[in-house]
Amino acid sequence: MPRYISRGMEQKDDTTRPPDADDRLEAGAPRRRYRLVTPLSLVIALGCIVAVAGLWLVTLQRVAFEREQAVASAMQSNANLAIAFEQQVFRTLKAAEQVAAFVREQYLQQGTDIDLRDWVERGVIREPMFTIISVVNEQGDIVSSSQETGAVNYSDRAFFKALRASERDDLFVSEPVLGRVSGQWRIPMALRIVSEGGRFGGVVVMSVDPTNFTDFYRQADLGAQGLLELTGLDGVVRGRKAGGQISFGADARGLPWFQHRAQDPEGELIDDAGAVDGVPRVLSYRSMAGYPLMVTVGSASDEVLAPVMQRRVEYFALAAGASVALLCFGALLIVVLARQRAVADALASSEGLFRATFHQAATGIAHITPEGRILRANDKFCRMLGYSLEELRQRDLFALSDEGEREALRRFLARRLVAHSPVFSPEMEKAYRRKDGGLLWVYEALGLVKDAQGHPDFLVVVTQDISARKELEMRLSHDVLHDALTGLSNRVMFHDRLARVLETARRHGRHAAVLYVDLDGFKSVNDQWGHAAGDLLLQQVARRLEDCVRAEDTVARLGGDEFGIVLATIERADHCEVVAGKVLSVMEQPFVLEGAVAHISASVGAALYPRHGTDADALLAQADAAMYAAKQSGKNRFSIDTALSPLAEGGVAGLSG
Ligand SMILES: Nc1nc2c(ncn2[C@@H]2O[C@H](COP(=O)(O)OP(=O)(O)OP(=O)(O)O)[C@@H](O)[C@H]2O)c(=O)[nH]1
Repeated sequence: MPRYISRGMEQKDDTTRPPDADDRLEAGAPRRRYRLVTPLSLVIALGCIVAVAGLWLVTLQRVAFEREQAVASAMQSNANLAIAFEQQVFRTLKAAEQVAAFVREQYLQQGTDIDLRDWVERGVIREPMFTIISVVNEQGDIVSSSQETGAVNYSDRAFFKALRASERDDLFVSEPVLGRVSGQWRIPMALRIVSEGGRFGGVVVMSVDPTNFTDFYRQADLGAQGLLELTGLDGVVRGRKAGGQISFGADARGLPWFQHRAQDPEGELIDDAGAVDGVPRVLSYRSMAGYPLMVTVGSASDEVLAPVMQRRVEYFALAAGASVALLCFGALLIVVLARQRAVADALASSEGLFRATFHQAATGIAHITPEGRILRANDKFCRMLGYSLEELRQRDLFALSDEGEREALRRFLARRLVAHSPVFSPEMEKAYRRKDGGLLWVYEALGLVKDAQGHPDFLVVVTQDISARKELEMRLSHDVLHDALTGLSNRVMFHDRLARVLETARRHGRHAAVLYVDLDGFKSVNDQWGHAAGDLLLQQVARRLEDCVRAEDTVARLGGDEFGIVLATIERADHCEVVAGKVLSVMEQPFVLEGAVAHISASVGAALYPRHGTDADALLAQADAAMYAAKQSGKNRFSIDTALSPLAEGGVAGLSG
């Protein structure tokens, strides 16, 4: 029967799971440092940096692209506005030229009678864009004017000089002048009068308010810092509105678009320096058809690029956020991989440790399922049981155990699997049946390994071979009860058997008997052939006595050349005499010893239960006394009731009496 041994304390649940890195660390092993700098982590870091660089490259390219798009769009828009502005200026100049031509025609027909004030009052000439229109004769004196001017001579004015010096017949647009009386800026526009004979006959001149041109700024919606400019090819600005500032007569020769126009009559450019007022602008300019003028339309770069700048902030914020996230992800990945690697290393080391412990252990180790099936076993376990690993895997722990222990093992396993009690022992002594049929005694410890859910996963069986100790124990216990020379039961065992037989006989109302056998002349065997020969004879006597009785009877050596026999059951009174007769008979047979043949006999005394006693001591004393009587009466005979048996005198004392 297996012997279960309480250890007092059962392992806690968390110690039954497989060891992990933390267990190893807790066990005092040196803590592994995470190695962050590895080729893989460098690749990850480099990858993240490249990704961040790529992200910013794309972001910057996107911003640059949108900036270019915005500038191109502004240029296109300004080019369209320049066309519109040119058309408006053109219509204004054409209208002025038509009025001037009409007045010139009337002057040539009516001469000095022409009354321009009357015409204006009557609405004959009605053009809100000019403030005054006059006819000036070839000396520069005013012939007629729409307003009272007093005696003014225009011969020193630029338009008068220019038209007098040329033969051109188109409207001369003079540079702006500041009215001496009004204090207002005006642009004189004049048409040459040719009198009879093709001579210079004076000019029709009108003063145009230059804000007629700059008002287009409002329609054009050029923003707070836009620019609108009408410039003469002579380099003098006829009218300009830059932001909120209106100016007239400025020098345009240093402006980049004026200089560009010399190569290209129309075009676009970016004025980063802010040539007019320090405000950088995106500009489009055009040369006017039919007039020595150019128009320029510009938008402030800041206003053009404001949406782009707004989006740039958003793009940069997004890129910065993505960069931080990417770098954090990379860093996290490196740390996680390093930790995983450390865990994998620890696991590999732990597995190595387990493998070394498992396969090189001096004890047998096996893993079994909760049902007892063997999953794996180390070499020692295989050698102990004499099976190969494959053969073990086809068996379970019960099939391997000695037959008498299977049920107890089954109960133990079942209790072990459900046990929560900390006092329940996981260790036991038990016997396996080896492949060669031999018995293998082991001291076995059972450890339970649970899965992640806390359910029994498998059991670890650690087995220590204690067969040698068991054999010694059994031999010692055998020796205590047996005679070392003959292997028969000794006096102690004889008493025990006799007591049991008497108990059984008492229970069942049967008869039993005790025979006391003492050899006759044994001493002479010792004396003649030596002690060893005497030992040999005693052993042969033992075998012969065993052959005289049944299996349930007991033959014992009570000491020296004395033997006892317990006859467990005697149905008839003469049964005892029959056995005694057999004993006397076998003792008379010669004993073949080493190099000699001995002849002895025996004296036999008997006691019957219950006639001669009811306990072992009484019966044995009675049998001893009877034997003594037989010995006294001449040996080689049987005695009962301390009287000589009839065998000695030719018969056996009857039991019935
Ligand atoms: N060889 C051997 N001799 C033993 C052993 N135990 C006792 N003897 C001897 O057995 C003898 C027993 O003595 P006795 O019973 O007087 O010898 P005996 O010749 O049989 O005498 P009777 O019984 O009167 O016939 C002694 O000489 C003991 O030394 C033993 O284990 N081996």
